[in-house]
Amino acid sequence: MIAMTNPPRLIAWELTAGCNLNCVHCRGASTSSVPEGELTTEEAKHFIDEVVELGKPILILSGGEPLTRSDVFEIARYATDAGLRVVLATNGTLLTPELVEKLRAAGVQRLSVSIDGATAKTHDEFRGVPGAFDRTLAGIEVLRKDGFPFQINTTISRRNLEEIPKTFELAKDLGAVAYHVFFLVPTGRGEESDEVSPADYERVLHWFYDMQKESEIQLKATCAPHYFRIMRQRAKKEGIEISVKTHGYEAMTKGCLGGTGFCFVSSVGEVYPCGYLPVLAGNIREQPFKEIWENSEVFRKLRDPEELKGKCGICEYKKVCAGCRARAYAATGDYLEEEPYCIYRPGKK
Ligand code: HEM
Ligand SMILES: C[C@H]1O[C@@H](n2cnc3c(N)ncnc32)[C@H](O)[C@@H]1O
Ligand code: MET
Ligand code: SF4
Repeated sequence: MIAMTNPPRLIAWELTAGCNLNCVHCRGASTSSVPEGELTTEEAKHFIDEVVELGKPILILSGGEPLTRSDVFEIARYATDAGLRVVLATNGTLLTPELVEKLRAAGVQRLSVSIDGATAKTHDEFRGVPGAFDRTLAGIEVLRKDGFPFQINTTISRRNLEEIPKTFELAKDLGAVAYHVFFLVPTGRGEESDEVSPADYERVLHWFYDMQKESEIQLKATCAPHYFRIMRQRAKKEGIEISVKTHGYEAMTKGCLGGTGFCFVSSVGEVYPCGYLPVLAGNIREQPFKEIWENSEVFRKLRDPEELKGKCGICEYKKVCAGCRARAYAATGDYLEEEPYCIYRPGKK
């Protein structure tokens, strides 16, 4: 029998590695100098054709800063016409009423805007450019006036850990439809010394669970697969069944979708399990996307929980969590090793 591979549900696409900010944590180490060899508009369209042959994932136009690429509207329109749900991730500093109108006309459904602290000081230190906070808030004001839906993305690190509840309040006050937290992954410019401790992970994720139960807006923790263990531990303690009604979208998904439902495509066409794990699956300039998605070694391994090593390999939560493979890789050089930032001891219940 031939094993069937599910199509991707979500693709993040680094349209350009160039950026107008200089964040201390940036996975792409993005700067104002744009590396050579970016996919051309035609290559980008060809990639979209290949994606829709496989399925209809959500396409996240990301970067770098995707709004620094002049054909972003043409690419978004093409993907929308091909039937994809197109969203765009931005730092928000470049948004103007004209630009938002163009994004709407291109069919973009939602923006994510990154805010990494509740104060200008914290955010600007994170983002490497004085005035970035005010410019991002001005960009959000444009979205509000326009009624364009947006979510706030915050990367959690030692630099802003204590400000996260306030940043969540800010996101709600600004009118975000969702609040997504990303946990720092030490790759690119992201430094291990900026990661919160495993105990703090646990604490923040319990706080997140409490917030999720009462929040009016959607919450999602990205790059924190242990959340799915914590969710189950807490629900069990509370004697409740996990369902979409009680736990939102998180009830239907699992810790890390890298290689199973998600992949990342770089500005030069390289395909990776996610933007934080530099293990190459293939390049769309050299191979059809379908072939890479279905057959590459790294994707095949990530689809098999039996490949996991260390305590992740023996953990009763491995099918819903599986640890962050990028953090394991950064710590050991082996993406199948155990997640280094999880305090749980398997079998303890
Ligand atoms: C609708 C607006 C959304 C935007 C703009 C957005 C934005 C992003 C961005 C920028 C990333 C990081 C990708 C990268 O640059 O490497 C990401 C990751 C991710 N997002 Fe979202 N997202 C959105 C909605 C969603 C939704 C609705 C889901 C759930 C279906 C989702 C699930 C994920 C997942 C699974 C990842 C990959 C990281 C991981 O392995 O956990 N996102 N998103
Ligand atoms: C798309 C989101 O990814 C965040 N982001 C950029 N680099 C990293 C990293 N090393 N670890 C975690 N998140 C990161 C951005 O700040 C943005 O909010
Ligand atoms: N530049 C955008 C942001 O800051 C998207 C990509 S971040 C690697 O949100
Ligand atoms: S995180 Fe986003 S805004 Fe910051 S330097 Fe990287 S690409 Fe630019």
